[in-house]
Order: sequence, then structure tokens, then C-alpha cells
Amino acid sequence: MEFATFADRAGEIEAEAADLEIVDHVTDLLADADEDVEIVARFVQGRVFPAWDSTTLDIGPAACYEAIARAAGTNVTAGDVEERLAEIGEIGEVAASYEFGGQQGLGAFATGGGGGADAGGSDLTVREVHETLEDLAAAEGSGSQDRKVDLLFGLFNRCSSDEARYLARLVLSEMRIGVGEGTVRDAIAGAFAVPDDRVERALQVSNDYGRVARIARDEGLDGLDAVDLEVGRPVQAMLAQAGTVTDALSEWEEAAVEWKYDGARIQLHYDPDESGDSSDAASAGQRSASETRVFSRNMEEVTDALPEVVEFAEETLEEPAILDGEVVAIDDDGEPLAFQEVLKRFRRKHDVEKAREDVAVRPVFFDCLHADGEDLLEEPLTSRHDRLEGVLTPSEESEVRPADVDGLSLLWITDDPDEIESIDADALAAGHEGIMLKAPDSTYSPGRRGKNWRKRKPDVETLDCVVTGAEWGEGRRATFLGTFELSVRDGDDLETVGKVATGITDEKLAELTELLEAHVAAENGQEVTLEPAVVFEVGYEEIQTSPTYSSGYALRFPRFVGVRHDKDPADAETLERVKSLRSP
Ligand SMILES: Nc1ncnc2c1ncn2[C@@H]1O[C@H](COP(=O)(O)OP(=O)(O)OP(=O)(O)O)[C@@H](O)[C@H]1O
Repeated sequence: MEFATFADRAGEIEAEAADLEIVDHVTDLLADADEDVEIVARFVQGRVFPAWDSTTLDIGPAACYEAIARAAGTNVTAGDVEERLAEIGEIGEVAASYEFGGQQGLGAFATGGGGGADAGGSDLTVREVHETLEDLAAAEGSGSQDRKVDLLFGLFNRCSSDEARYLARLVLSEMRIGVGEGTVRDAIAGAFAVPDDRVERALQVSNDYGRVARIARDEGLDGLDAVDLEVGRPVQAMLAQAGTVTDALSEWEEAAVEWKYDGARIQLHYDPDESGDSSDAASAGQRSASETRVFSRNMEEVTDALPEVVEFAEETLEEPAILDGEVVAIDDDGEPLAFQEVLKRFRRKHDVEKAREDVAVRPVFFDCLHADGEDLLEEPLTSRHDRLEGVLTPSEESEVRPADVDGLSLLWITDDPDEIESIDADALAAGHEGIMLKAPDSTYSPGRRGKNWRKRKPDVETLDCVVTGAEWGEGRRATFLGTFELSVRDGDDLETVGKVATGITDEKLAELTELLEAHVAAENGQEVTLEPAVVFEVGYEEIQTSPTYSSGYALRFPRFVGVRHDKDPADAETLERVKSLRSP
């Protein structure tokens, strides 16, 4: 396809306001793209490379202004282009405002000729544009920026103003003609007469609109259905919504409960025998027989920044696998550190070894998308977790208990809110963020933020409660008071509303013990009665009626937020207010 035709069609799409009409235009465009359908399906979304491919053009706006200026003539400078951009506000319009053609230079020859653009368009094709942009992306090392500018100059130099408009936008990732992913999906289905849900599935597993368009055209439905996950090519991560335990249990008979790790999402791709493969990654040849690649939640490659994850894979895994998980920063004792610490490591390109000495990381996996040649997206969560456990368990140790499997996130299936509460408490006590609730039968939906994965909703509100009791801890916490009894005011009386044991670090427990010990009124075994003196601010998920506490109400999932040193028991919440906050 001529690039002028593409630019023309892009102009028509941009001028169209109605979504359905836009789909019709894109459908026609794909149907007319012939051998270039792969490129056109990407260009129309403003992409040069497939979504899974983290290759970038690596060319900044300044270099683009420079290329435009050179193609526009000897009197134009990059500064002039920038000034015009400040006036007009959009790089496409700026590029279209110059007359190109006829400038001689290295770049002009590099892309097959100089000049030739006229108002009706050049002889440039989308394929030539694509190939030149591939060369531009590949330019590395010293002098590469000059080479990039040369190549881009060569393209602009052959452009009519309409072509220049869309070339500039494509290069700077500012296409913005109203074509989203859903539009291209519908257009592929329309152009090649295949059902849109099958196109959607193929897109989910491949993350490559160009390839899916070509397969739909050349191989139809059978071809689409044969598109599989590929180890080494990232998939979009499934995402979570916020939700309560109550909602989860009322919608599903049972919930799968997992710890929510406070790190950064990773997708691990491991192939034990890459040697026979001729892919680019293999030909890079740094890793011997096996190949491990790690991607971020946005499918960006982060392998080199996380050597611990690569080592983990190489030591633990035996079969090809795609695993979904979290990388967590840890201290010298292996205890989790705050999320901010992971960020110091996550996208680091230089001094990785030094950074590793400062902050170590460890992976934890909670899902398995592919194992040993088999795609598992359509399998229920519980089966995927079983496969995950198998993949992470070295074969000679098949008897190890799941709790001992390194890198495996634990999963509990339960319909008991109290058990969920205690899993949440354990997660917080172990330094994690809380819990995730998942539908046990759910399939893996890449890129979706559906109801099947829920992060426990953060507390709606907090209450200031008087601490009227506590318990001595056990084991390493034997010298600390914990499990604090909470009360609210009812006239001159105090009535209990719950106990809080979660959200408190050991350091904080030591501090609270010191504060509360002075107010111990009585002790009975581990149980301690406290004079009303200290007020805690406590978060909670909801308030329900309950026979367990003297107020007749209970805080569900209470969490310690802090001590209200500025408040006396007389300033604590009243039972009246607790009643008014009760869930309907
Ligand atoms: N067991 C787990 N299952 C799924 N995700 C987990 C788990 N443990 C930790 N996570 C992390 O929690 C994230 C979902 O929680 P959350 O929504 O708070 O993440 P976010 O990236 O901060 O925000 P958002 O995804 O809403 O944009 C996942 O993307 C993943 O990184």
C-alpha cells in the first residue's frame, strides 16, 4: 500500500466522529491493505511494533524536529519547527505545514531517493516506511542518533504534507485518530469475516494486532484458533478490582484467598532448551542452553534488572513455563521490604550488581499460564495453581509440602470469613499488603480488570476506640501485648466492638506494650484487662451485628492504624455512631 493512501485514509478516519463509522473505515483499510495488512493494522493504532515487543524507536522529539527541519529546506532550523509547534500545538500539523522534497543528503539516498513528493503524494509505501523505522530502531552505539535523524530525514524528504502529518505522529507515538484496540479487533473480524470473540482470543494470547490480522486474512478461523501462547512473548497481565470479603463470599460459594505481596508484577518466561531456536533472543546468545526472560506488568522486558529471578528460574524450573507473580524486595533475613524498595531495582539498566547488594529481591508466583507446551488460560484457577506447584517443585522432591515450595504463593479455598480474617492477619504480620480474593473456577483473562480477582477493599473509614484489654503473645512475641480489645462509649459505660491484631509490626508492638503496661488492671493467664486510657484509631471493612461483643456489634476486619495520643477515652466513638455505620 502506498503511504499516501494510508495517510489519506487516516485523514478520513480522523475526520469521523461516530465509532461505528470509524470501524467501517478501518475495516475497509485492512481489507485493502493486501500484503501490508500486518503493518497497516499497527500503523493505524500508531504502533510500529507489536504490543508485546518492547523495541522502541528511541528517538526523541528534538531529533524528529531536526529531521523535519532538514527536509523542509536550508532556511528552516529545528528551533523554527519547535516554535511552530508552540504556535500550532500538534506535531502532525507542523510537519504538514512545510513543503518537503528535493533536499539532498545521506538520508535521502539511504531511503531510496531524494525528492519527488508533490501534493498528490510520493511513491513511498507503508512497507518502506516500516523498514526504515526498523532500521532506525536498530541503530545503536556512537553516532546512532545522527543515523536516526538521517533515516527520518530521508522519509520526510519524500513525503507530501498529508504523509508528513501521519509520519510525524507515528514516529512520536501521537497518532490519535480515534482508533483503539477494540476498533481494530472489530475491523479484523469485519474485514475477514471471522467472529470477533475468536479474534479477541487470538489477540489476548499473541498481543500482536498485525499478526492476527494477517492470520485472519490468510488462514481464517482455523488459523486464529491455532494461535497459542509462546514462551518468550509476554501476555497482558490479569488485573484486580477492589472488593470486600462479604461480596466475594456472597457471589462465589467459596473464595480462593492468597496473600497480596507488595512488590512489582512480573511475568517469567522460561525455556529450558532455547538452543535449537533461531529467535532473536536466542541469537543474542548470552544465555547458554536455557533462556529466561522477565517482563513487567506492561510487557516491558526487565530481565537484566532482576538477576535473582533469572537465577531462581534456572535453578528451579525444568520445563517450559510462563508464570505470573510478584517480585518483592527483601532484607537480610528474607523479610519483605516496602514496595518503594523494589522500584530501586525494577527498571535499572546500569550498576545492577551494586543495586543488588543494596536491595535484594525474590520472586513469588501465583499463577501459571503455560506449562510444558500446554496453554492453561482456559483452565480454572485451582488447576492452574496445581500446575504452578508442580512446575516449582523439583521432581526429586515431589513429596515436599506446598508451604515449603520456594517461590510458590499459597492459596486457601474457604467459605469461612473468620478463616479469611486470620489469613489476612497472617499476611499483614508477615509484612505483606493484605489479601487477594479470587474466584476458584475462573479462567485467566489477560488484560482484564474483572470481578474474578479482587484486592480486599481498603478501609472505608476509621473509628477511634478505647483499648480495654489485650493478650500476651506467643513464641517470639511472648513479651508483647497483642490482640487488643476495642470498646466504644455508651453513656458512661464502655462496650466491646472487636479485637485488633493486624497491621502491627513487632517494633510497633513493643512500643504499644510499653504504653499499655502502665494501665494493666488485671491479668488472667494470657488475658489482660486494661484501664481505659489509650485510644486506637482502627480501620475496618464493615460493621455487623454480632453476639460476640457486648455492644451487639462487631467490626469486620479491623486493622490498627495508630494511637490517638491526642484523645482521651471520653473522646472515643459512641455506640450510637457504630449503630449508624452498620452495614445495611
Ligand atoms: N496473590 C496475588 N495475586 C494477584 N496479584 C497480586 C498478588 N499479590 C500481589 N499482587 C499484585 O497486586 C496487583 C493488583 O493490586 P493493585 O490493583 O493494588 O495493583 P496496582 O498495580 O497498584 O493497581 P492497579 O492494578 O489497580 O492499577 C497485581 O497487579 C500484582 O502486582
